[in-house]
Amino acid sequence: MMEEEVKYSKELDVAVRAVHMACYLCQRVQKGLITTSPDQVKSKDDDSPVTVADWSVQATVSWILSECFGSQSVSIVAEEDVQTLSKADSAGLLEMVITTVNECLAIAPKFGLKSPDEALGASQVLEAISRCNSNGGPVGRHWVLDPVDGTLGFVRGNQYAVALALIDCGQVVIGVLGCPNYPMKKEWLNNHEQHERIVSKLSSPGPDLWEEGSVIYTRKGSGEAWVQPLVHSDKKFEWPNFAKKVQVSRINDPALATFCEPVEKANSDHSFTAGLAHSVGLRKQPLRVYSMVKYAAIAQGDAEIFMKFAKAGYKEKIWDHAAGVLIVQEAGGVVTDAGGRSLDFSRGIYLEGLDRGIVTCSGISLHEKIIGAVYASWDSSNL
Ligand SMILES: Nc1ncnc2c1ncn2[C@@H]1O[C@H](COP(=O)(O)OS(=O)(=O)O)[C@@H](OP(=O)(O)O)[C@H]1O
Ligand SMILES: [Mg+2]
Ligand SMILES: [Mg+2]
Ligand SMILES: [Mg+2]
Repeated sequence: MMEEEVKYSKELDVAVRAVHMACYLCQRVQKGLITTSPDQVKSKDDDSPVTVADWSVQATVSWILSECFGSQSVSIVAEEDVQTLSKADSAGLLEMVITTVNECLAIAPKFGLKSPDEALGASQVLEAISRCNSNGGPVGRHWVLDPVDGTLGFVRGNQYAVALALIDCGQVVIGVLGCPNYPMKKEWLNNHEQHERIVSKLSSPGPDLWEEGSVIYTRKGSGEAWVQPLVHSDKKFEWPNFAKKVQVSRINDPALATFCEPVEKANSDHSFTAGLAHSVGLRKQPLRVYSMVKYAAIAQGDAEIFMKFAKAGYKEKIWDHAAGVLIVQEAGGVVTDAGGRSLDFSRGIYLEGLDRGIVTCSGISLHEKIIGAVYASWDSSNL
């Protein structure tokens, strides 16, 4: 097929470039955070952290999407707002965000995108952040952005992701996940000791091994997902970047399967998933990983299962899942709620109607076993 006939090809192209830029931004901020300035981290009303990187990525991606697709017509659903940043005592923080955004936009040409003619000022940066206030929904096109997913992992120097998706008529049609601390499989793995290496790759950062992050992306219906290494400032990889096709694992024996879940108990019920794991015969210790890197790990065949069971009453947000779900599905995996139904991205900022939790598997046979175990054990759980 000719390139211009492929639907969403410009959108995917811009989204991948924007996420590469966002990863570059995050890596710079994360390095600074770890060594110098803990005051760059603020607490939100729900006590979750937000940083200079969250706001800066949101402003940068919003600015790029508006430039490429028109600020009048582009609709963006994203996590952050400008409340904290606009407070009188946040002047220093806002200043850091403005500097970070401008430093990042200055390298846009390296990714084949346009820089602003002049550096953005406070009002333009705030405007770019607050423009992402769409509520999504079933009609039209909406970009969905989690500027930093797994902010806790980010501030702890561990895994995090930049997630960008496009929803069209209620369906996720493009998914892009930037994983700055998740190296490409082929460059990392020898065929021996595979599991141990994956465990250490995902859970214990070591400075030399973490340089290479990756960006993984897909388009609905393509049946393919692709991963690219990040473009480094030392010019090891020049844009245009190469990409490798990824696929889910073929393992369907529970005894050999690896399952991932959130790090924090507060975000997912670890004892409930331990019960499920036991009843379907999973033998390995759970791999606890921050952020949507869990979806990336399933899509690339580094793990077979990802389960998240939040506390009753917590409503999952679309930006925490949209990109990852499509990437796993196109790479050959299965994602549903705990009742076996597909996730519904058409009903605003929440995954309305989600039945209990999310179950992501590399294949249908593992998936059926887990859904069966949820069904069998639900009554005895204490969620
Ligand atoms: N109470 C509660 N229950 C479930 N989920 C919650 C909850 N509070 C927040 N969140 C959302 O979870 C996102 C982080 O998920 P993770 O899988 O990375 O969790 S963990 O940090 O590894 O524990 C996190 O995304 P970010 O805010 O982008 O980091 C939140 O959107
Ligand atoms: Mg998130
Ligand atoms: Mg976030
Ligand atoms: Mg957050």
